[in-house]
Amino acid sequence: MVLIHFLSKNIFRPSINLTFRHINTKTVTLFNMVKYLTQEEATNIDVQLFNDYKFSVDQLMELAGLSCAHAIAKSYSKEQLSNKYIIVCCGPGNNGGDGLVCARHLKLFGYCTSVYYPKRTDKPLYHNLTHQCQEMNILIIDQLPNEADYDKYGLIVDALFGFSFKPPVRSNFVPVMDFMKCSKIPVISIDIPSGWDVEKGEPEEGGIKPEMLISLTAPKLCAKQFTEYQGTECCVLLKPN
Ligand SMILES: NC(=O)C1=CN([C@@H]2O[C@H](COP(=O)(O)OP(=O)(O)OC[C@H]3O[C@@H](n4cnc5c(N)ncnc54)[C@H](OP(=O)(O)O)[C@@H]3O)[C@@H](O)[C@H]2O)[C@H](O)CC1
Repeated sequence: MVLIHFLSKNIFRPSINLTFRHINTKTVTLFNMVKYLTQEEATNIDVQLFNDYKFSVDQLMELAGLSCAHAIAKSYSKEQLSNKYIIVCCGPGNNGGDGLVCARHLKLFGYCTSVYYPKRTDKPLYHNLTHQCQEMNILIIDQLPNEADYDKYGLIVDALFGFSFKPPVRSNFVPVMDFMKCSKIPVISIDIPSGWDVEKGEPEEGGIKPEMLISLTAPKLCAKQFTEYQGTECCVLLKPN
């Protein structure tokens, strides 16, 4: 799934676009309208949003996290998850911040939500986002679930790394990457599937295989490995071809 904020000719146009990955099926692009961003272009758009359009990071993060929560709720109903937990894995950058916001809104929507946040960022915004999660009784776990507990979880939200990720994954994040790779719980990635090269996609040695990707601003080149929807509906569930 993709949340798009097109920035073109000074027009700031928000819309939503969705991508799903169907493992073992061919990647299908329905239209050729979408612009896939390089890593540098994605960074530059963010800089433009902050410097030229005077958005604050809190504003953009709240929009991003809320949009992700909406997209997830639309695609995975509470009934479908039958009281299983959604575990949101948050990284040290803004992608992790999107995850914390997303967790808060998922909880507000009535989902059982927990957060795994192994490397907390020592900045007021992140302290506040973490505090808000705690105040909303979102379970913040310090340990990854044991295999015996996997069936308590219905979904993993991957908010570890976004468009600033540079491979390879450093050793302190290997356990959470392995958890997302091996647990068989469906993974939803925010903006970039963590561990993937932002432009080249899944690493040759094999990476996480998210069931759904939520791109922010516009899809990055790695999203070409997903089936894509580019209509005008804000949020649409695509069926496998
Ligand atoms: N455009 C929008 O609408 C918005 C998008 N947002 C989200 O922000 C991310 C990009 O955030 P950014 O903070 O620039 O970066 P990341 O979250 O991708 O990650 C940076 C942190 O990750 C560490 N890192 C990088 N590579 C590795 C690695 N190989 N192993 C371990 N750790 C890694 C990096 O560490 P450094 O020591 O290198 O600094 C950072 O700590 C975007 O994708 C969206 O999700 C915003 O919310 C704004 C709105």
